[in-house]
Amino acid sequence: MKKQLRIIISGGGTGGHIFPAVSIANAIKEQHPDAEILFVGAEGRMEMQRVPAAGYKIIGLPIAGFNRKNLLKNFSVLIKIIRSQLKARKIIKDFQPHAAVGVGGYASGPTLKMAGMMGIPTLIQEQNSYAGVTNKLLAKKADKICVAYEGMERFFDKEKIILTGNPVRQGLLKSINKEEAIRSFGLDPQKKTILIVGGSLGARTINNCVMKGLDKIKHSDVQFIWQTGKFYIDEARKTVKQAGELPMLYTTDFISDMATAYSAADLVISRAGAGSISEFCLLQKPVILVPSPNVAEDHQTKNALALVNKEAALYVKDAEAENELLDLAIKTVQQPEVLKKLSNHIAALAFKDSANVIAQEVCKLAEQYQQKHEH
Ligand SMILES: CC(=O)N[C@H]1[C@@H](OP(=O)(O)OP(=O)(O)OC[C@H]2O[C@@H](n3ccc(=O)[nH]c3=O)[C@H](O)[C@@H]2O)O[C@H](CO)[C@@H](O)[C@@H]1O
Repeated sequence: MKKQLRIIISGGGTGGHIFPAVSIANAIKEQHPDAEILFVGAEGRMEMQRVPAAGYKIIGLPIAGFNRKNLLKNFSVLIKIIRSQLKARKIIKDFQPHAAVGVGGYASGPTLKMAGMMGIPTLIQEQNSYAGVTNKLLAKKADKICVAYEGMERFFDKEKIILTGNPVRQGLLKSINKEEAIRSFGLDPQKKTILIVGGSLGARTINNCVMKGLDKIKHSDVQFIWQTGKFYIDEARKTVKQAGELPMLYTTDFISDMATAYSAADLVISRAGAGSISEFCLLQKPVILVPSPNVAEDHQTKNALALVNKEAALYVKDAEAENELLDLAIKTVQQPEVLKKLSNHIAALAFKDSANVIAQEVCKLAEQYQQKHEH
């Protein structure tokens, strides 16, 4: 009889780390329904709500990132790291995992470091085309490193790398009637629809483009679903209200049902977060990417160029967005042959079974550990 597997999954901070983590957990559960999964996140961050909402238990660490602007504040960060490592060690002692998975973000640092030191096999998942600092540090001890882009051997040991792509949420791939999807946003199925998203937290530049372009939007004969992110919603609502009636613009802070939003959209405007890009590939969505310039090592530009170089996406620089973005989007959405070409090219870059492949690797590591230690 197979014995129950216990797996820790750690990381978070933004949707880009949390959603792949949940999707890996779901795939593990599908392969081993009695597996026990425990998440370890960062206190006060988005995962502390999203993970329980997806049906999993999570424990928070008192971790924070280094302050690159005020170095003096880093003393308290160091204390937090030490406290987090101690707490991670206690969690691992109590839960006795057979493997630990790190998806990037603050919490995965102390958790995977401790797991590695305690002899637990570890797997890390790097979403971006440029490796994050935490993952680079954890890579030396990791047993497997699952990546989404070619060429990652410049950061990681080639022997450990598996090219799996980024896992996306399982529900995103369900088929949804386009007309019904458009109606669910109170919009007109006869019109072309552009979905505007700024990653899981929203994007200031993209929001400014919309707020400054409300007049253009009004006269465009195109309709828009606009996700502002929670920090910008009040300002956005106020600006829209001042502009008067705009029935062609649906505004929200966050879209929970992205499957419906994608199926409503003829074209997407988006930041170039790795998770979002994986979804566009799988759903074959024509997209204009506006990479965030505010992320480590400018990794979103690298994510975006990996597509743009294959003519699989259009690209507008953050600094040029206010002048160019809306005009380009309104023009492109009315050019079916351009949309078709973008859709065909981006589809070729999709990884279809990412969560399952990663789950298999995790379970393999866990079973090997179990065999060695529990006989
Ligand atoms: C500012 C920042 O640090 N961004 C990083 C973060 O992006 P971010 O957290 O924005 O993540 P991604 O773009 O990778 O993914 C966003 C996810 O949020 C979902 N979504 C988005 C909007 C919405 O209203 N509803 C919703 O469900 C998308 O469908 C997608 O699954 O992690 C990514 C993966 O490591 C990195 O590539 C990004 O550079």
